[in-house]
Parts: sequence; C-alpha cells; structure tokens
Amino acid sequence: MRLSNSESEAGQLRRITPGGVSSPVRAFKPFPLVIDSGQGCRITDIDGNDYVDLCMAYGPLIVGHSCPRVAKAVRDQTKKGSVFGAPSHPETKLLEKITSTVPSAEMCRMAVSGTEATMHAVRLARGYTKKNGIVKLNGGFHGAHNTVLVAAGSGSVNGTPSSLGVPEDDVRNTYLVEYNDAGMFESLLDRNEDIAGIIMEPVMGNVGVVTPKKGYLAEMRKITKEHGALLIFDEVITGFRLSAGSAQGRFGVTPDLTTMGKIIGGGYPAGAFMGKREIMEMVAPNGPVYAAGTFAGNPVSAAAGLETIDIMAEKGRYDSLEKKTQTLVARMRDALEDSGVRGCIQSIASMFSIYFGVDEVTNGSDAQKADRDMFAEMFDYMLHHGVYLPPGPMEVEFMSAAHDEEACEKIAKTFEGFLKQVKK
Ligand SMILES: Cc1ncc(COP(=O)(O)O)c(C=O)c1O
Ligand SMILES: NCC(=O)CCC(=O)O
Repeated sequence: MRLSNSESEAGQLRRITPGGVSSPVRAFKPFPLVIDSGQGCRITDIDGNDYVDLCMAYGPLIVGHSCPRVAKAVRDQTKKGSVFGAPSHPETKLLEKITSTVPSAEMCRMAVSGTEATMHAVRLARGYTKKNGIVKLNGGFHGAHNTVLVAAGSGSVNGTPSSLGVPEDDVRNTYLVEYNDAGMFESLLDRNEDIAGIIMEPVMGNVGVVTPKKGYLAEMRKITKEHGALLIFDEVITGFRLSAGSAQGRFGVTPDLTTMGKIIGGGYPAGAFMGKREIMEMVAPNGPVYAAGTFAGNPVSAAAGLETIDIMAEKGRYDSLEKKTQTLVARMRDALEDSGVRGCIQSIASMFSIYFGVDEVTNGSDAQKADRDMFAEMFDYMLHHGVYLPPGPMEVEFMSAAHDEEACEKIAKTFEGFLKQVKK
C-alpha cells in the first residue's frame, strides 16, 4: 500500500497545525491519512487507496458519504444563499421535524456543534434551577468546553480539570458519578442541594459503546425529579441514530433537556438543545439565559440534516440498518470467541465497539481497563487491509445505511484475519 502522498502532506500539516490535525482524536502513528473523497461507506485517501469506513466522521453520516439526496438538498440551498443572520425555511422545517419527533423537544434552539449545544444546555440548567452543580459521568464526553472537561476519576467527588487552561473555579461545581449506578447519583443528590442537573449520554459513546442496565435510565429520571434536578440527555451521538425518537424514544425515558449534533446536520456543522417549554422559554430573547451564534441554524446544514432525517424516517430504514449491524457484530463476536483472544464487542442499533482484555464494560472505569495496545495493533492491521476505524479505542464504530454486503464481508474477514495473526 503506497501512502507517500499522505505521509508528505501529514508532514506539511504537522508544521502548520498542532499534531497535523484539526481535532486530537484524528491523530495516529506514524501519520494520519489525508482523505480525498468519500462515497457511500467507502473513503479514498490521496494516494488512491480505498477503505471501508467505520469511522464515518464520528457519527453524522448515517446515510453514508456524499448521499445523492443530501448533496442535492445542499446544492439547492447553496444556490439560494449560505447564511442570512435571520430565520430561514430549512431551519423552520428542521425545528418542526425535531420538535415533532423527539419526545422531550417541546421547543428547540439550534447551535453549530455538539459542544455548543451542551454548553448552552448546561448554562440553561443552571439558569433555570438557580443552582450551580453539574453532574457528569465518569468517561462521559460532551465536547471541549470548561464545565465538562473534567478528568474521569472514581467517586462522586469534585472534578479536577483534564486540560490545562481550565481554571479550577470552572470545574469546582462539576461532579462525577459512574454510569449504571443510580445509587451513587442519588447519594450525591442527598448530600448536595446545589445540583442543577446531570448531563449524560443515555448510551455511552466516548468510552466505546456502553448500554444502560435495565431500568437505569428510568431510575435516573425518577431521582432527578424527586430532587428537583434536571435530567439532560446528551444525544449528540444517539440523536436520530438509535431510532427516529433517538435514545429517549427507544428507551421510553424523557429527559428535561436534550442536546444533539452530528446527524441533525447531515454531515454539515450543526447542534441543537431542546426540552420542556417552560425551561426553553428561559432562553434569550424570551428569557435571561444567553445563547447565540452567527452560524446557528445555518440553512445549508439544516437542509442536509432535514434530508438525512427524512431518509431515515422511511419505513424499515432503522430496522434494516440495525439488522445489518447486528449480523456483522454476531459474526465478529463468534470470531473473537473462536480465536481465544480475550475481549468483547458491545453494540446497540448501528453502533459497536471492540474491547480487548476485558469481558464486559458497564461504565467508564471498566473501559479504562481495556487493552489499548492491542486495539492499536488491530487499528493498524485493519487500516493496512482496507478498513478505516476511528483511531482511538474509546470511540464508536459507526455503520450507515450505505454499508453494503461486500463491505460487511470485508470488515468481518479483515477482523478474522487480524485475530488469526495475534500471538497468544
Ligand atoms: C456525546 C457527545 N457530546 C458532544 C460532543 C461534541 O460535539 P462536537 O464535536 O460536534 O462539538 C460529542 C462529540 O464530539 C459527543 O460524542
Ligand atoms: N467522540 C469524539 C468525537 O466525536 C470527536 C470527533 C472529532 O473531533 O473529530
């Protein structure tokens, strides 16, 4: 496999941008590939190598790269203009779609990224409750803003910043609890009356895929209600992925606020926060909680997001995507078991993740025990055999409506090939 063009461009990039990437998760050794194009479930690098893609840009591309219908919606909108600094028709239609589909969304406000959405939602929760404390999950990721950039650590203790430049004061009111442990959360609320709410991914997606134990989400709903704290579901990954009604629709648990990004922009930058009318009415200009942005509600992103959501709303789309994913995952699990290599594959709907060295991951602490070196070896093997995974072991493998049988066969065969050559 010739990679000389990527190698040389990656070198150029390293000189002009930190690590040669626009986001740290994209860096890997010896150098990241520079991508030229994507079509359906495949991407091509600038040396002309093709890969079956399981990164899928970390989630937005549920209908695949360069989906013709999404591309047309974008072209049609760009002919009319790219941004107006005023309401536009695509934005109205996307807001209508979200508020009529997502159970918690009585009202919704657009933003530009998932990071922005969670930043606004946290501020809104604090503004509405007039309390300061925000609880997050150990291993939960909500983007790169101060309140939520807190190191994963055991115990529901005050967090310490996981990045230089985050003042201690900014995370003094951020608390950590473990996923799938409602008792830990409840005891924190019993001890502390200054908790505005919890922001949590209903299915964890930044420590690999970790699903809720039976009754856990309903329990979190009950506890928050009893203590006057808000339940915020960060559905940046799971929004319009787990079902048309997102994770909350799938599990039948309605939070007070929800954040989204990724799929609602159909591959273009977008974010949104939404929730109960009474809370959302606190947002400026109606109320005293500020949220704004030049590109918020961008009409091109809105047109792409709307088309993507419309495609997935067609009968059978979610079911067939899930079936395809689960068939692949079952085959990969069998291969893992037959190989004698210790590990597990966790999955829901069209998301999965592969852990080595552990048998089950139920929370952020478990995920830390997984074998990262083995994952790196697998990543390298898959890449050199034409399957592109997200480089990090804590990310999600994403399937899309565009993944065809040939692609699934290639993924499974390559994984089996990797397992065969692992030295035991
Ligand atoms: C659950 C979750 N929330 C928030 C974010 C931040 O979104 P964005 O990267 O669009 O800012 C991400 C991903 O990056 C995410 O996975
Ligand atoms: N789970 C982490 C992300 O989705 C981040 C993607 C990026 O920064 O490219």
